[in-house]
Amino acid sequence: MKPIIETRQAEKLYQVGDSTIHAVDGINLQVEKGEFLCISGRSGSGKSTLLSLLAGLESPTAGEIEILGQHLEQLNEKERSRFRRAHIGFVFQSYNLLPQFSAWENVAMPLQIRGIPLKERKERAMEILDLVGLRDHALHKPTELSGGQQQRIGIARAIVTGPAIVFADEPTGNLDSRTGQEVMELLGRIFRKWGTTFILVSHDEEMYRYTDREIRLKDGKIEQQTLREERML
Ligand SMILES: Nc1ncnc2c1ncn2[C@@H]1O[C@H](COP(=O)(O)OP(=O)(O)OP(=O)(O)O)[C@@H](O)[C@H]1O
Repeated sequence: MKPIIETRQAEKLYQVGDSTIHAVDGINLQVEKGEFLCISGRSGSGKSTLLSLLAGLESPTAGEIEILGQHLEQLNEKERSRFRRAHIGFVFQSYNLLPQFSAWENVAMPLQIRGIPLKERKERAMEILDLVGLRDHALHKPTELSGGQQQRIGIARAIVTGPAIVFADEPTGNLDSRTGQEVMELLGRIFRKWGTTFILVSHDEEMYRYTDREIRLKDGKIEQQTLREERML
């Protein structure tokens, strides 16, 4: 089967004054549908930049990025944004919930943007809240929820439209280790069932065991790849 994501010599350069920074430097990567991939590496190694390229948030300086058969490097910003809305979900380290809205309203936000009527989006939001174990907290505002609960709302919002791929930059970075593990287990349960592809950036080695493959970056290049089977040896 064709990979859901394929990059060929993907590159992102930044010009700062007289110097050129190779944030992502010739990455060739294939990700299968349903795979859980972790991008690791030291600070400044290019993890967030690679995630932004794969998610179509930024376009590459050179090379190809093909997702679901679509060449992202050929799209302009508006087309990339439409592509993201249709196929991609995001989970953020700091949750990025809107404080003035309740849990269910936050979850339903992507549906509202798509113009789905109130009754339908409330029903769908409640179903997803149920899935993440927070139906009882539907009317709570983000400040009335714990960090772990806020992240579960963030996850619910990311998946309410049923995206093919979910990206997460340090999704457990603000959580204690036990809550972080619970969040990863929840993501695992839902995504394995739905066949969702999941790509996360994490510094935390504890999180790698929830993934199928880790790619470690150094200076914008893939330094090492470790498969789940190899890690368990
Ligand atoms: N907008 C930008 N302009 C200039 N340089 C940038 C920009 N974004 C990133 N960089 C540089 O590109 C390199 C990779 O940055 P990136 O944020 O991808 O690293 P990272 O591995 O995610 O780091 P961290 O773990 O600290 O978040 C760094 O040297 C960084 O300074």
